[in-house]
Amino acid sequence: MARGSPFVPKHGELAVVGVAVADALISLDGVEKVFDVRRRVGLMRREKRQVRAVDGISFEVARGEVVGYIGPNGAGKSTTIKMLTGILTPSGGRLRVAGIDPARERMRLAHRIGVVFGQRTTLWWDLPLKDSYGLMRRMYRIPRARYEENLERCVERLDLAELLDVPVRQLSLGQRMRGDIAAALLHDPDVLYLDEPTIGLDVVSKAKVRGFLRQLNAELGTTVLLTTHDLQDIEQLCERVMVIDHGRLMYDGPLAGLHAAGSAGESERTLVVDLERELGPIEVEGARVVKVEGPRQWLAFPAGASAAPLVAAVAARYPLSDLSVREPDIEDVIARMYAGRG
Ligand SMILES: Nc1ncnc2c1ncn2[C@@H]1O[C@H](COP(=O)(O)OP(=O)(O)OP(=O)(O)O)[C@@H](O)[C@H]1O
Repeated sequence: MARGSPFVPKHGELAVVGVAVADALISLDGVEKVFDVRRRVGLMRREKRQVRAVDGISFEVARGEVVGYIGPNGAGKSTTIKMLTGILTPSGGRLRVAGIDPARERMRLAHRIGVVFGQRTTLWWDLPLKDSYGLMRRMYRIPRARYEENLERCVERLDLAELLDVPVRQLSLGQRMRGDIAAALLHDPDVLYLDEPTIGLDVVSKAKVRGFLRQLNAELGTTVLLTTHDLQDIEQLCERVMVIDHGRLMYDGPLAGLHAAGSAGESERTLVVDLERELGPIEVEGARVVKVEGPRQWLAFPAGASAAPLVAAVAARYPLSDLSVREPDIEDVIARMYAGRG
């Protein structure tokens, strides 16, 4: 698919269409969402205020793309996703998903989209997983053969066979998330919205979810729009990333370009060191202490470098009780992006 160069508006500049795509499955043109909020001021008075959660956003997503939609807390990501599902009606602008106006034809759209919210489940809490799926089949009127085929694929690829008879309340977070992803796909949606699909998952579950999504996109061409705070989700899944802040589109292009936009240097990883006792900032070549809190110290080092020699050097010189490596997250990248511009 041919796409133009990444769009990076300057601070405060209005976001116009960043990347023109052929065969757009999702298209937004100047979409806005304004919430009226009432706040109590003093004992008796209430103040009315408007929050511009989404402030004139335009973009297009082509069929088959996997796009990361990222930004700091409160940037407007969930509000955008809710408008794309028809849960919220835009205050202005034009929005289409598979040619459908979501707010007007929410039920028709429901057959074309799948939605997974990492923080909430769409499954029935007290029912075994397979009963939830049976209910979905009836709700979406999925033909039996298609349902069986889709269920079998999801059960096999998401490792759900052992879990089908387990009530959802007894599933671990990672198992529940895999169960939710399968539920969102039983009716063959064209587009899958994922809101923080790996939040709180362990490393193995994250890898399983990411592997499944890659395969789904490669084999069925399902379009995926993904919000996440985990940079590895983006790195491993998305060719394209959009950054939203204060309701505006700040960047639309490849992840590599985002790193370049935050040109304050290479990404850094963090070695979190738990010492046996409190010490002043420790000294190790190739890393610098960026934070000290009691016996815990945080050391930043280039993301491209191996952590092994660093770990060895710290262990040889200091009394250690634990160590872990933290990957750079979306907030770090975005912070550098702003720093680069400033
Ligand atoms: N129903 C609502 N009523 C009033 N304000 C709202 C409502 N929903 C969201 N907002 C406000 O709109 C802004 C954008 O919120 P939104 O939930 O879309 O952000 P987000 O990017 O998804 O954040 P997070 O990463 O924390 O989930 C925030 O200032 C939020 O407080």
